[in-house]
Formats: sequence, C-alpha cells, structure tokens
Amino acid sequence: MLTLNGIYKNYGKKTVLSNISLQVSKGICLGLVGPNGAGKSTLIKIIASIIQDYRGELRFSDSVRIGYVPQDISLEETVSAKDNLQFFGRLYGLSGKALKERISEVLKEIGLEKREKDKVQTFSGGMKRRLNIGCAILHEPDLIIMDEPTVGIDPQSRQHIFQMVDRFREAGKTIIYASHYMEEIERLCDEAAFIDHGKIVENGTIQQILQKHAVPSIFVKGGNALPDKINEFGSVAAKNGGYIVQTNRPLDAMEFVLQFYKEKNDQLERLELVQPILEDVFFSLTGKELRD
Ligand SMILES: Nc1ncnc2c1ncn2[C@@H]1O[C@H](COP(=O)(O)OP(=O)(O)OP(=O)(O)O)[C@@H](O)[C@H]1O
Repeated sequence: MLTLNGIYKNYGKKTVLSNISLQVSKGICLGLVGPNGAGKSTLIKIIASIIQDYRGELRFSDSVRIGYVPQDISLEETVSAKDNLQFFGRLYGLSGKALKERISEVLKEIGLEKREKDKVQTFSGGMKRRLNIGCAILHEPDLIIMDEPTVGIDPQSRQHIFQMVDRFREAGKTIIYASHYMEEIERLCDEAAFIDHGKIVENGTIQQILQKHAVPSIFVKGGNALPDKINEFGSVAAKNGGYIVQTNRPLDAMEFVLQFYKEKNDQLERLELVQPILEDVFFSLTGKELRD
C-alpha cells in the first residue's frame, strides 16, 4: 500500500529523520515505537502529506484515502461533538443525508451517541480522544494513522480505543499506530518499526523481532544464593528480590538451579521461565526505556 524509501527530514540544521525506508502492506497494523522526540510524529506527518519538504520517496500503490488522528487533540471545544463531526465531514466533501448517516455511525463507533449535543469542553480527556478519532474516520479512510491516541486517558477509553482499532483491522483497514507504550504495540499490531534518533533500528513482524533479538530468561527467588556456575548459562542480574538469568538454555539452567536447591535442601520460592517481551528488545537495541 505504501513505500517509504530513503526519507530524510531536517528542521534547520537538525536532522530528525535519517534514511527511513519502510514497506506498509495493505490490511496490516504497523506500530511505530520510539521514545519522545524519536521522530514518530514527523514521519507520520510526512505519510499524511502534512509535511512536504523532505528528501526521499513516498509512494502509495493505489489511490489511498487517509484518516489522520493527530497527537494534539484538534477539536473546537465551544461547540458540540456533532458540530465538530459535521465540520470535519464537510472538509472531506460529505454533505446532506450521507453526512448525517455517517455522523450517527461514527458517534456509535466512538461511544458518544448519548453526548452528541454536549459541548466538547464538558468532555473527559478520553472522550475528546475518541471524538478526535471520530473526526478522522468520517470519510471511511483505507489508511488510518494514529499518533499516540491513548496518551493521558482513563482505562475505559483506552480499552474502547483498542476495540476500535480491532474493528478497523477486521474491516481490512491499514493502520499506522505510533506509541511509546510497548504493550499497546504488542496488543494491537502485526508489525513494528522501532525508531530512535530519527532512524529505524529494527522492523518486521512482532514475532520476527522477538525471535531475532529476544533472549529467554529464567527468574529465580529463594533462600539460597544462586550456584556459582550459573554464570556459565548467561548473564545474571538482580531483580525483584531474586535473579534474572538471561540464557539460550533456559530449561538446562532451571534444572541446574533445581538440583542446587535439592542438594542444599533449601526452599525455592519461585523458579520461572520468563517469556521475552518487545520492551526488553527495544532496550537491548537502543539502551533506552520507553517510559517517560
Ligand atoms: N516544527 C519543528 N521545528 C523544529 N524542531 C521540531 C519540529 N517538530 C519536531 N521537532 C523536533 O524533531 C524531533 C522529532 O520530533 P517528533 O515530534 O517527530 O518526535 P516523536 O517521536 O513524535 O516524539 P513525541 O512523542 O514527543 O511527539 C524532536 O527533537 C523535536 O523537538
């Protein structure tokens, strides 16, 4: 659906995107992940054609209708939800019965049908975020680009947004979803692109990224210290009152620990296989935590 080839973007002398190349296939949900300032919004604005002064190639395979959900909520607070939808609907060229019908569908989709006449200034942060999404989908876009759509909202609205993304996927939409919450990317996306300092440091399906980079670990907690020779299995770090051993031989390491505790006749509180998660992969590739 969309190809980015060697994209560069500068603000003055500062390079904020450097040699970005990406393929986005139709019907997938791609997560753009990176810490604050990594360049996610700039990249999204290039894809949405809001920023046009960049170098490199941006190519769409068909004619694609884009729905863009900006990071900063862009609504008129002094009028109702419905009036905001009407304004955006007209911008997309909708009018009359078609606009009316679409507004009522969207109000249902975003869960605001009962609040349609209320002024936006009376809405919670989560309701505003949902309306912000509603304004971007009125024209039934094929590609929905969402820039950190869940920042600073209540858990119910967050769940509502997740379910909306699921429905968009089921309807065959292509989605680009920027976030610095890795668990959202794991929950929602098929593929991910990790961005740091304006560069893509890794991308692929979530499964591929995990298989390529994630090292399994075991967690051990108990009365005894770890056996000296545990270092032969991999690196050891203290965590939550116990130890994490990163190892490519997790089952052998577990057996080794079990044997050790049996011989010492000591109590083992916990011995667990820890599944690798994307957050750890991001950290190992960039040395950065994603949290604020
Ligand atoms: N209009 C602008 N003029 C100058 N610098 C800018 C402008 N917009 C963004 N930047 C800078 O470009 C870099 C990338 O910003 P961008 O907003 O794309 O990152 P981001 O990954 O979306 O981060 P955030 O989650 O904080 O929005 C940052 O250093 C930012 O300060």
